[in-house]
Amino acid sequence: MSSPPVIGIVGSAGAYGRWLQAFFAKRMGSEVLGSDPADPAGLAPEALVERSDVLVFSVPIRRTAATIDEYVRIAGGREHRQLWIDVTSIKAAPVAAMVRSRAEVVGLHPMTAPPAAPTLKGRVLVVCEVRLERWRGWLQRLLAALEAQSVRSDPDRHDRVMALVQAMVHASHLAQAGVLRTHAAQLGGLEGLMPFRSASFELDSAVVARILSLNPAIYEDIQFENPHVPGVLDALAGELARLRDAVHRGGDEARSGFRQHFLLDNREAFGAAALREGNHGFQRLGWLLADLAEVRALSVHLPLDEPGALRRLLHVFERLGISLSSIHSARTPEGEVHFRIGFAATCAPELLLEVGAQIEREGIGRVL
Ligand SMILES: NC(=O)c1ccc[n+]([C@@H]2O[C@H](COP(=O)([O-])OP(=O)(O)OC[C@H]3O[C@@H](n4cnc5c(N)ncnc54)[C@H](O)[C@@H]3O)[C@@H](O)[C@H]2O)c1
Ligand SMILES: O=C(O)C(=O)C[C@]1(C(=O)O)C=C[C@@H](O)C=C1
Repeated sequence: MSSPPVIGIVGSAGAYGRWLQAFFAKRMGSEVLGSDPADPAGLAPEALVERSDVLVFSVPIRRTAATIDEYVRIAGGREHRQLWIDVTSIKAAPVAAMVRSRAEVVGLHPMTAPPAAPTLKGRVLVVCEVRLERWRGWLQRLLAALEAQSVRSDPDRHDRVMALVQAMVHASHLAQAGVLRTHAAQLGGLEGLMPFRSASFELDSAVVARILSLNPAIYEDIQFENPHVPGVLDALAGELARLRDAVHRGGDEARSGFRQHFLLDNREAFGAAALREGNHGFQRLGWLLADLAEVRALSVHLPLDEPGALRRLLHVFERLGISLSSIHSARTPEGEVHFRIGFAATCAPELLLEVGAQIEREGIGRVL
């Protein structure tokens, strides 16, 4: 294919629709069109089908299959030259609907909310290749540009996996939110508990806050639209009931049952390698939380993303005799690298002001 294909996004005003629009325009050099009742610049579905080479469905989960069916009807066979993609959090129903068209078909599922970054670097992308011929090369270029860690699946396996990876995780955290709402109230609420936090509590509270901050329709549909979820919720409730019953019963027998089932059997089922890896991952997150808790910190953007830029920045601290206790970098949606540098609490605030002034005066970076 000589020039980049025209991309048509169905759901162009939504969170992922907007992210995909920027991605396809900036990273794939494509013209991007959209259709969405909430997008004033959007086209009618008929015009979108007529003018696009690739259609990307990014609409609410509960509406996706019906929306695709509607596009199959509107396209009326013209789609045989097109590639149809969806980014829905469940895969079986949307992919089955796309297969009812004559288009080539790939189901995708980014395992993240639309990131602040311009690509999916460091994130997982599930790829269900269903019907692919002429578009295979372009799909490879798309996956390379997305920079995600791609994992291949068929739609049914995807939905079974997501009943565990998403529905179970969301359900257990929403249950925690409910318990906190009732039981933490007399202890000062979450605010009253936080000074007593463990790293586990801090991480779990962050997950609860994340779920409650994002689009509620997604969390609802992940529970209600995947046929594999009820069985997983039964199993989750069953495990919790078993634990609750043992604790209510108390005594040696209940304790030994607890140790065997919840600790020893689960430990064996996880396996030594998974325990080692998971425990190490937890420790790394613990270090990160400790670094982020440092009250003395500076964030700096280095405009010259080139070898030696960081050394020049660090030289300012060396000159002023300041020891760093942590350094982390992150990339903004615009691609800017920001360094967050932490210092011991004993480091005088005036000294940090002086560091900031020198960094800016010498044109090394911008203090944020
Ligand atoms: N946001 C996430 O965290 C996330 C992560 C991975 C995958 N996804 C998937 O992305 C898809 C979109 O999610 P979102 O977060 O962008 O939701 P959203 O609610 O922000 O956007 C959906 C958009 O679809 C539009 N829409 C509804 N019906 C339409 C139709 N018939 N034609 C055109 N537009 C229509 C709505 O007006 C809205 O602007 C979902 O399938 C979701 O599962 C979302
Ligand atoms: O908060 C995030 O960034 C997410 O990972 C969101 C999350 C999830 O919780 O699993 C939610 C829905 C999407 O299908 C993908 C990922």
